[in-house]
Amino acid sequence: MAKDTTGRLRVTVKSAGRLKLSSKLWLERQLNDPYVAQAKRDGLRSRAAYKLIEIDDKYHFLKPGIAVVDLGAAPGGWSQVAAKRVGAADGRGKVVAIDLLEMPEIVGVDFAQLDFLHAEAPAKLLSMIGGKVDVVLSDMAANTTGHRKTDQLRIVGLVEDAAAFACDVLKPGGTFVAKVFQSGADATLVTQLKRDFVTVKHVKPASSRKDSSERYVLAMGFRGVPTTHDADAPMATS
Ligand SMILES: C[S@@+](CC[C@H](N)C(=O)[O-])C[C@H]1O[C@@H](n2cnc3c(N)ncnc32)[C@H](O)[C@@H]1O
Repeated sequence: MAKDTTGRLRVTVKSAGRLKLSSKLWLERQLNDPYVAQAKRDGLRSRAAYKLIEIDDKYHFLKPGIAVVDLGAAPGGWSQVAAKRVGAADGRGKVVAIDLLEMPEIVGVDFAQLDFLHAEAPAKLLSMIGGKVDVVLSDMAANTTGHRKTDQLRIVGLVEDAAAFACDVLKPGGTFVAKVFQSGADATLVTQLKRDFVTVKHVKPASSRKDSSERYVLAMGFRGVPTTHDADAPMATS
C-alpha cells in the first residue's frame, strides 16, 4: 500500500492486482475514511455507529434505563452505542437486536439472527422484548437488484414494515429512527408517521457519506395508537 501526495493511503495496482474494481474502490474508500479509522480507535464495530451518535447527541432519545430495539444490527455499531447509552450491560436498560447476519456478542444486547420480513419475526421479536419499548432503530438496507423501481419499492417497503412494527411496540412518547433513501418514494411513509408521531423529520448526519442518498427519518413523540399485537406487558429489564 502507498501514500498519495495528500498523505492518504492508496491501493496500488500491485497491492490490489487481484481485487475486482468494485472491491478496489471499496477498499480505497475504507482506507481513506476518517470514520473507519475513528471506529477502530474507539472500539466500535462500524463507522455507522457515528451516525447514531450524531443523531442522538442532537435529539437525546437514548436515555439510561430505557428499552431499545435495533433492526438490522450487524456488525453491531448501533447496538454498542445504544447499549452504552441505556446502560444495558448492568441491566438498567435493555437492547434487543436482530439481523439476517450473525453478530458477535455485545454485553447487554439480546441478539437473534432473524429476517425481519419473515412471517414469524414480529412474534419472535415481541417475545424477546417482553413488553413495550422506548426506541425502535432500523438501519436495515434491503439488498438491491439493480432495477431502480424494484429497489425503491423494496427499500420503502422495508421501512414501512419497520414503522408499522414500531407503532405496535412503542410506548407513548417513543422514538423511531430508520434509514431511508432520498427518492421521493417515502412520501406515504412520512404522511403516516406524521399521523402517529408528534414530530417527523429527515436527518443527514455528517458521518453519512455525502455522495450517498442515504438519510434517516426521525419520528419522535409516538402518540400511542392502538396496537395489533399484544405488547402491553411491562418491560423486562433483567
Ligand atoms: C448498514 S447495515 C447495519 C449497520 C449497523 N447499524 C451497525 O452500526 O453496525 C444493514 C444491515 O441490515 C441487515 N438487514 C437487511 N435486511 C434485513 C432484514 N430483512 N432482516 C434483518 N436484517 C436485515 C443487513 O444484514 C445488514 O447487516
